[in-house]
Amino acid sequence: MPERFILSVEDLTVSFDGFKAVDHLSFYVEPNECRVIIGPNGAGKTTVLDLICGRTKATGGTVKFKGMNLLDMREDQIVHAGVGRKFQTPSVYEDLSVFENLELSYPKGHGVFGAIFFNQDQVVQDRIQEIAETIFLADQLDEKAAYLSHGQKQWLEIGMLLIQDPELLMLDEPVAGMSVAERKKTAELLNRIIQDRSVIVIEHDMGFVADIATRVTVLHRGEMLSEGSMDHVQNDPKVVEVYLGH
Ligand SMILES: Nc1ncnc2c1ncn2[C@@H]1O[C@H](COP(=O)(O)OP(=O)(O)OP(=O)(O)O)[C@@H](O)[C@H]1O
Repeated sequence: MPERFILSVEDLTVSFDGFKAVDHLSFYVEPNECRVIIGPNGAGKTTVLDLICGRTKATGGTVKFKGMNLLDMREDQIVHAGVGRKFQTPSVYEDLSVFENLELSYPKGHGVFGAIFFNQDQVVQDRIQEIAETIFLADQLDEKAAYLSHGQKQWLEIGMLLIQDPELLMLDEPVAGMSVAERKKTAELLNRIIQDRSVIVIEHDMGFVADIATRVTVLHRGEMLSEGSMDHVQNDPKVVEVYLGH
């Protein structure tokens, strides 16, 4: 029977010196879903992404992605399997152009020298062009990343992940520090991205959450407090009490 979920997280637990930052957490992500994780500071949101991408080792549980248990794999193997992760602060190469940043991230280009050869390759050029259009940077391909706005750097970093064609993309507060207009465009971008893949986003801006979420998971003290549509979690008294009411 084909697996209904692209990601199945079951009983995921991690404790740091006896403190359970994530506590028997289970959730399931479907293909073409944008799952948003919300919750108060320290709820364990970033730790969940760290566990899925192999940056932090779990104490217990399973994380199944396309039949593989990610908890048995190294960070680089998880990336190779098709899980992309973007951290909160943009980490683009400031001295390189938008084009070069995307070129370096193209999966076959190993380092700068590999990338120079691939420069000749029409397939790569076309793919860079396509990604640049998706991330609203087609007119900035020759611009140094250093001269981009904060929001444009965030989009470039998303593009650097997209060019690797991950089936699951995880983003930690992608619109933090963005203008209202940039937030709107990022919502548009995410809605386009999920046509071909699933996305997990950690977010605090509830307006943005409403624009992107297929489903919302609310974490509190490492446990799931509530889960469902935006409407469902917004009207859940438990969520209002510990998070939205503040
Ligand atoms: N490597 C670690 N060692 C010890 N404690 C940790 C470690 N990583 C996270 N924690 C603790 O786990 C808890 C959850 O942290 P986490 O960063 O996942 O929360 P969060 O929900 O992402 O919060 P925020 O919204 O503030 O980013 C916090 O109390 C944090 O101090």
